[in-house]
Amino acid sequence: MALVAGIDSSTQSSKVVVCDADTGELVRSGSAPHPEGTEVHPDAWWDALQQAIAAAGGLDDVAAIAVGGQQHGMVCLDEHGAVVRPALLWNDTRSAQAALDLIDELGGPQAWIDAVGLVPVASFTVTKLRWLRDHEPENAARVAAVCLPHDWLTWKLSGAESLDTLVTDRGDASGTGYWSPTTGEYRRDLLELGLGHDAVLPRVVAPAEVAAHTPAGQPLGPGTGDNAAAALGLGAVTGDVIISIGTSGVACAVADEPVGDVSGAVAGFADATGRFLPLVATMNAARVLDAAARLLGTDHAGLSELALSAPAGAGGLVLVPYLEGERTPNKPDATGAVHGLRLETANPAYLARAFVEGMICGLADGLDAVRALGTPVERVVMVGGAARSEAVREIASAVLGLPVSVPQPGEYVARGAARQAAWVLAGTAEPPAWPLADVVRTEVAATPFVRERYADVRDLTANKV
Ligand SMILES: Nc1ncnc2c1ncn2[C@@H]1O[C@H](COP(=O)(O)OP(=O)(O)O)[C@@H](O)[C@H]1O
Ligand SMILES: O=C(CO)[C@@H](O)[C@H](O)COP(=O)(O)O
Repeated sequence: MALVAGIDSSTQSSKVVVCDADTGELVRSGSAPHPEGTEVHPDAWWDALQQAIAAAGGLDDVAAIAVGGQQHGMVCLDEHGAVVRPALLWNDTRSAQAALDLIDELGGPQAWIDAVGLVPVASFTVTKLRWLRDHEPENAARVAAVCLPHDWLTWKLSGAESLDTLVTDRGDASGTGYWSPTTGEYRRDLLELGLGHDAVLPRVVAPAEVAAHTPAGQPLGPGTGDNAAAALGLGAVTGDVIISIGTSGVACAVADEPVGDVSGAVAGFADATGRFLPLVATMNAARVLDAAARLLGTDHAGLSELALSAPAGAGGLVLVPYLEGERTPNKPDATGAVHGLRLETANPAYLARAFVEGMICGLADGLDAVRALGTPVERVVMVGGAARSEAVREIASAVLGLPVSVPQPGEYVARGAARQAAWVLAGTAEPPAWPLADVVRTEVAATPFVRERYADVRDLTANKV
């Protein structure tokens, strides 16, 4: 039995799965946490990855490896391959003004859609490069190469010989803001508009190409961004919408044609198979529930129980969940708010319900935006840490007004990376069929009034001081 390994270097942790290359069956796994914060030195990811690999029993016996990772993070390297400064992550909002400047300089949102299929917001790499140019010009001048978290880890696994050996894939390249999913080419003019000068960019390799080898000779897949990896790990097909509730809240779908949304809500990403991945991401998802549990002095199981003990709509109590600012809608400086507090609603159960409903309402708006572009929605598949919560599954079905399918708890980004590694190994036209075991379907009565109430108050928020 050949084994393959998949890695997910996500916002909060590194995860490694080792799977049977033919069937996808999970053989062993490991994980290790990342530091807190929206600015992280890539060495911390490398250290966590080593711990996760050790916890997974090592990778000496695997035949191929691929890396999935959080999208957009700005990893800048100097001419010797050293990291110039800690990476700014996708959820770092300091480049919000840079995003506005870039939109203006290229001639508005439509010009960006035409160029790279997205409208800049603070999450995208190109805006972080502009922030660097504007705020740390000495660091910007030292940048000889720019890559993303998964590109850097793949490069490190390959022995990190020279900047010319950096590789990436369509999926992650499409989240930079200087690569076009339509033409499959970099827009070096946009890289320069951000950074102020040209730099080495990773070679974009084909979906199942051998991208490099480890020093021990194991083939490395191209890897991809975490959401494209999840789509691959779930075997998503047309009609499936993936909802991921990790640090980010994501609604995305595989599509045969590139997508452009001039409103900026939906990013027209590419996927890891040669297709496309229209995607909406919010910044307030699992951590909103972490905060609710902390606030109520309970754990996730307790929060779920409390939320399900309150009626749908929580008696009019609504959480607007912008605890970390927000990306969709684009409100980087917004804060959260609780509306509708009355004597009857001022209790832990109603507050727990309002937190879960508010977080899901933000994602429901995202799902609407994906659907509005003509993406069919036949099945919602939910993954990410918070999919482990019964309240999240039930309330998502109620608020979205759709059945929600949840595969057995697992690391679906890492599984997607492992499936890519198996694909690279097989050298076939399509990835190996890896059937999903035990998908649980949750369907409860729709509660459209919850979204109506949320829509009434979602703009009533203060900006941070
Ligand atoms: N049972 C649960 N209910 C709600 N949230 C949970 C549960 N288990 C884990 N989480 C949360 O899920 C998050 C981690 O999910 P994950 O998808 O790994 O995030 P990321 O990919 O952003 O690193 C954490 O914020 C964690 O507290
Ligand atoms: O920015 C995006 C997608 O555009 C996020 O989805 C990141 O890719 C981080 O994902 P998680 O670590 O929260 O799963």
